[in-house]
Amino acid sequence: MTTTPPAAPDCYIGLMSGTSLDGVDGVVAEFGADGLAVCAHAGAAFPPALRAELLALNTPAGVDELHRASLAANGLTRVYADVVAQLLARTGLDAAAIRAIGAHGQTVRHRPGAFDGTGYTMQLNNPALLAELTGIAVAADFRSRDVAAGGQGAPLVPAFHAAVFGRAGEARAALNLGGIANLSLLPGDGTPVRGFDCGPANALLDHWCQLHRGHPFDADGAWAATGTARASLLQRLLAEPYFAQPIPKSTGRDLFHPDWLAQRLDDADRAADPADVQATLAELTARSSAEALRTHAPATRRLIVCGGGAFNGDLLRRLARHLPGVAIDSSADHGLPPQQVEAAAFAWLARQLVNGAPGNLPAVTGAHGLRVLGALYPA
Ligand SMILES: Nc1ncnc2c1ncn2[C@@H]1O[C@H](COP(=O)(O)OP(=O)(O)OP(=O)(O)O)[C@@H](O)[C@H]1O
Ligand SMILES: CC(=O)N[C@H]1[C@@H]2OC[C@@H](O2)[C@@H](O)[C@@H]1O[C@H](C)C(=O)O
Repeated sequence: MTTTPPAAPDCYIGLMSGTSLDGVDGVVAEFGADGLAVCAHAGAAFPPALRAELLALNTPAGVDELHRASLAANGLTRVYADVVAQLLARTGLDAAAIRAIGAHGQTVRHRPGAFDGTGYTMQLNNPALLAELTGIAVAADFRSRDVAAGGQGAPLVPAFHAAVFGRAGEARAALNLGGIANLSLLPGDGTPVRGFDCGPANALLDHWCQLHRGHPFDADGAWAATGTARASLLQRLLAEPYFAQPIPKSTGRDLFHPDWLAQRLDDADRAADPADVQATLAELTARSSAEALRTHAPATRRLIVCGGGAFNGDLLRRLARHLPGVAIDSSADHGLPPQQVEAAAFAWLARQLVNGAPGNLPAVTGAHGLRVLGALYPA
């Protein structure tokens, strides 16, 4: 009798540093017959100087941006390499056991379809350096090919959300509350998965909290919960045309930046208790996300929340108020803790690239067709 040796594990690392600019989340994901299992999670905050530089590079200004962007990419890559080292130490795996790292990079500009009709999306990253520092193949630049094919290049996670959170026969949705909020609509009836960015989430909440409280974020939304949303300010914020724009659509800090907010504050808002503005910003995220769900997928009865905003009790209570009849779950209830979802999605995207399989969903991004996303830097 012959026995077949067990297949080598199909392990990938996913690294995400998103628009909230809080740092890097990484996972080791193993893909097997039963789907994906996260074997380890590790995170690292950005050193303050690197965070400040990455944030500054989001806004066109300053001197010698090319030089600064290149050095910031190197700095980011060193944080990525630290997270990879932590992950290997935690799992006891060596570099050779990882097929590839999916490294998102740091988005500093996102203007698909703009200017010349193609536009661009730019993630600072140095995948060659990461391959050099880790000895592992690196998959990177996942968004550009979709943009070149006429798509938004974002969001890319809906296909992954569908794989892990979708359920045949139940209309579900997944909401990522990162710096930006994005929604994946998972109809469960064989019709296509859709998805889009609904608007700002923690990017503006964090900014206002840092400005007035000196804290990088409002833990559990406790400060916002002490305030009262300002109705007229909320109306001014909701009048932003992006919210009513048809899908496909994506956005970022290019639009929802601190000046966007400052330009919409009147004298009374500036004189008000800053907690009331924080409450208004929380209400803005809750209202715009709930409205997006009601408009595009009114049959949805279960919303699965992920991203750091899933730890914001105040935000979740506001969301629940705007979505009566919809069960709101943490992604942890569905097997994947909120801070691991995007990193796991980039492990999945790296695997798609290695396997020559598409990563985008044209019904989401508006691309002309399915495309294999990213470029591979060998180990
Ligand atoms: N305990 C908490 N209470 C409230 N908010 C929290 C908590 N923990 C994290 N957050 C928020 O979550 C943010 C980080 O979320 P996350 O890492 O999902 O965003 P990101 O991946 O950077 O953004 P994006 O998904 O837009 O790319 C923090 O900046 C903070 O605002
Ligand atoms: C250009 C870019 O970095 N977009 C991010 C951002 O952060 C949330 C939202 O905006 C989403 O569209 C996307 O990230 C996730 C990972 C995505 O592509 O699905």
